Amino acid sequence: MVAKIIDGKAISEKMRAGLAKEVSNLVRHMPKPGLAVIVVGDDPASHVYVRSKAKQTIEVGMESFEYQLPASASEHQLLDLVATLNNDERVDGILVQLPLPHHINAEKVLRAIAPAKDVDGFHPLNVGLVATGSGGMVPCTPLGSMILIKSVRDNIAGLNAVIVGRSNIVGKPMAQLLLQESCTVTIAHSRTADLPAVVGAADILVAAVGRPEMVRGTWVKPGSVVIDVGINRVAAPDGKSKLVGDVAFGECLDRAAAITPVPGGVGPMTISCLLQNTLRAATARRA
Ligand SMILES: Nc1nc2c(c(=O)[nH]1)N[C@@H](CN(C=O)c1ccc(C(=O)N[C@@H](CCC(=O)O)C(=O)O)cc1)CN2
Ligand SMILES: [Mg+2]
Repeated sequence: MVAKIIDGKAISEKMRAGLAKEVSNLVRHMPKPGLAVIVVGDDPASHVYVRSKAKQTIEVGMESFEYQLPASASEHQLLDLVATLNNDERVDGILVQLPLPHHINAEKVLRAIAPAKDVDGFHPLNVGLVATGSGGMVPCTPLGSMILIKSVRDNIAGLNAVIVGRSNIVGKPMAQLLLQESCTVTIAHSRTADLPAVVGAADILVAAVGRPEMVRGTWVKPGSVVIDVGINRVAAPDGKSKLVGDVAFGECLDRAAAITPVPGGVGPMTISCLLQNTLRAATARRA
């Protein structure tokens, strides 16, 4: 079997083309939807992601508001900015780029975002709504991962889904989405006993553990769908660096039915889903 490589870049581009059309229709009778992104500190990767978000926001015809705070910014300053944006009529979506510097309590900041503007879906109200299947903003990476799964499998009801990783941002919400699709869901993690055996039972595997190439090809069930959420920068043989996922991609090519690459898999979907959530927030808020 030669695995189908799921092209997240192409799927995310198609999504943005659709969003751009929807936005152009919408702005005939209401102001442009607006997304505010806050980044605190100098983490180079965070700045790359925030720049991509701003560029793509503008490309689909929405308004982008970018706020860069120094690493020395206080929690109080950040909370003040969030409060201002909560009350800014031009802003439909607010995103605080993670990770935040250690002196800031990220949970407190995420709870301060108005749930209706929480386009990351990290506020406890949205977490609860998603968990109970009652709507709510769905976090972007799990949402993008689900779209990629659906691009290769129409009906996943009854399949065994294994998520490796139990983060609030990916693992836990991913489990809720797969449950809603009637999968039998297991959340495994770094301390799971006999992880290879657990992974080996997965018809759908979502790797989101943040460890470069931890999931080996021999673990993967033949014919499965493998979604690799990991983005790890590692040393390359030429002395430079390269990005790898949490799955040993090459080892899976003759076992999986379909697999996402890194880069070019889940990563690009995250930003397209953010724009989709922003459009959703704008439509709901102004209805
Ligand atoms: N508030 C949030 N913070 C963070 C999130 C998030 O969803 N909300 N997710 C990640 C970072 N992230 C978006 O913020 C993100 C990560 C990766 C990509 C992406 O397109 N990756 C490319 C590779 C890019 C590279 O060369 O480094 C790919 O996988 O092809 C987009 C967005 C943490 N913080
Ligand atoms: Mg902290």
